[in-house]
Amino acid sequence: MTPTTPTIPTSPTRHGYFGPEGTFTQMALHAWAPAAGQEHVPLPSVEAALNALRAGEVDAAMVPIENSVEGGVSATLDALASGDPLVVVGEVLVPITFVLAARPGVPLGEVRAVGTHSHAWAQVRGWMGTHLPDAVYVPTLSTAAAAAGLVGTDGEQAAYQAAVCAPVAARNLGLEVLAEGIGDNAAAVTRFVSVARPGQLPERTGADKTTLVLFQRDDHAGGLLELLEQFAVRGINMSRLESRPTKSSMGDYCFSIDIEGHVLDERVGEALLGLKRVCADVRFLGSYPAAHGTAVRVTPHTSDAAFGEARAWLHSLRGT
Ligand SMILES: O=C(O)C(=O)Cc1ccccc1
Repeated sequence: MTPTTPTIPTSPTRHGYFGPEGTFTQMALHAWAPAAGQEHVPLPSVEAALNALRAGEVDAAMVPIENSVEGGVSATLDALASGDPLVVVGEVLVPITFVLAARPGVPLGEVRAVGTHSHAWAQVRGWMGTHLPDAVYVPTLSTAAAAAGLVGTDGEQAAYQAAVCAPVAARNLGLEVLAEGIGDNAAAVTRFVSVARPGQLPERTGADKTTLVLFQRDDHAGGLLELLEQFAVRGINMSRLESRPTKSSMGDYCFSIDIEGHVLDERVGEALLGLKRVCADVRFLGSYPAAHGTAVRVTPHTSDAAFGEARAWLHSLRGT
């Protein structure tokens, strides 16, 4: 699978990304925004990238949001669900392949600790269990930071002898690849999103997604059903649903949701009106072209035309 490149709604001049150079997020940014003259700005974490965007230091930020093996990227979901509002303006899917890299001359037998990002570690556990069952895991900010830690220690020893990273990170730093294709799932894909400050709404393409965070009014029987029926009765398919703690009190959760469709679609607009009535808060995190590019299937009675006809009928009854 090769990365998919949807249309770019704007061409920000400074596009931040979860770096440093050699992260999977940088690969996503290369696939997403090949615009000439654009500056790519590495930032050391998801939080740093989104804070730089909120502070106006960059015009957009590329961050991972979902992995086909590990699920949602909590750092991104939480940073988007709170703080100054941001919107997703596009998504890109990147196939993920991991290598185990070390300084030249260090054999596999000398590896007692392995550095990498937590999401990468979760995806190579099976390989590690078979080949390095006693290796200690050392968490690093990113896979590329783990690789850089092996060479950038000014003569000091890193806390680990090998890193799990992208092949490009190992190559850039002159590291030796001890093993390749070490991911437990060869078909692993990560979804990355380009995020901007509010005010940008990518055009409707017919193959769009909308991302929302829903906060319930109170905890009651059928509460989640009440939210989901807003989509069901309007023929809206959901492509992701996750609950995340709001962090305000124990047991208090919000729902991070992706639906098929654009806020300019009548059925999505109507669902948002319904949600606004029943939820304590609705955070709109953007409508943007889906990376797969396949048109959303719309049943005849939930098309824009059907909503328009129904509204015209109501107006005629009211004499408005
Ligand atoms: O650390 C990286 O390289 C990232 O871009 C985050 C990440 C880590 C593991 C899988 C996908 C993305």
